[in-house]
Amino acid sequence: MRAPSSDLPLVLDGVTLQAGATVILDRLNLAITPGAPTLIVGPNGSGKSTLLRICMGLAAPSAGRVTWGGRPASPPVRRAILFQRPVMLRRTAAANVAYALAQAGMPHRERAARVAALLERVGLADLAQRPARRLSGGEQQRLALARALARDPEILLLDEPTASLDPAATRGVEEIVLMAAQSGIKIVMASHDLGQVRRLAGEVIFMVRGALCERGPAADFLDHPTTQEAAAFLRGDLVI
Ligand SMILES: Nc1ncnc2c1ncn2[C@@H]1O[C@H](COP(=O)(O)OP(=O)(O)OP(=O)(O)O)[C@@H](O)[C@H]1O
Repeated sequence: MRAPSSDLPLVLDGVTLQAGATVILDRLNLAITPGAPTLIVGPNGSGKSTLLRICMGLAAPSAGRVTWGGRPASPPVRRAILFQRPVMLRRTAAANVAYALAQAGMPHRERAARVAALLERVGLADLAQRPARRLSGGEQQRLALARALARDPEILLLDEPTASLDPAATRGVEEIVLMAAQSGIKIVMASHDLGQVRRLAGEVIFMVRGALCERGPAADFLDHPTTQEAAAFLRGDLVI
């Protein structure tokens, strides 16, 4: 495990985000600390993506405050975010990773070896020279993970990265996420898939209408939810 990270704890203190009259996030208080993956769960539109964007520093709260390792305006050097549909540069898989390394400030002479190691880590070594946009959806998502890992992140935020993938591709992505977690990277991931929550989560943050409804160890949330909303969600009822 790496040394305690300087971007953790990530603390949201009374965070509200409004767009006009719409409250997207509603007075969130939470601390993200090192440890097993945190899965953010909730119905469509409950604010999961917006919460991840706030955690990355891509959006600023309308009220309240966000701090990373106690600092209010930490540059997102060792934070990475992955979206449901990654955007690939019109270059080879290897060149996509090399670009990420260049962005992270790695000297040119060190990049080739690191590109090879990262592609190996995500199982894409054989496809290094293939144009990234010709990779399958699952391969593209693994390449996006390689690019994210190129930043040597302390926190990896993932927004439903397997939502459009088949089970085999989902397994490939989950294995990389678990490996990253085991190497000490803090995983914070939004998911709709309760099977995935069971497979990956150490703890769950359950959101409803922009508010934190329930939070706790994954097994407790899945098997003994304490709120009516969580129980309904787990039964597959519509939670609006
Ligand atoms: N810029 C914006 N202006 C107005 N409303 C917004 C804006 N961004 C998000 N919203 C609304 O805020 C709510 C939360 O959106 P968000 O995408 O964070 O939810 P989500 O839980 O990730 O949803 P899904 O599971 O469908 O991805 C939604 O109702 C969305 O329409």
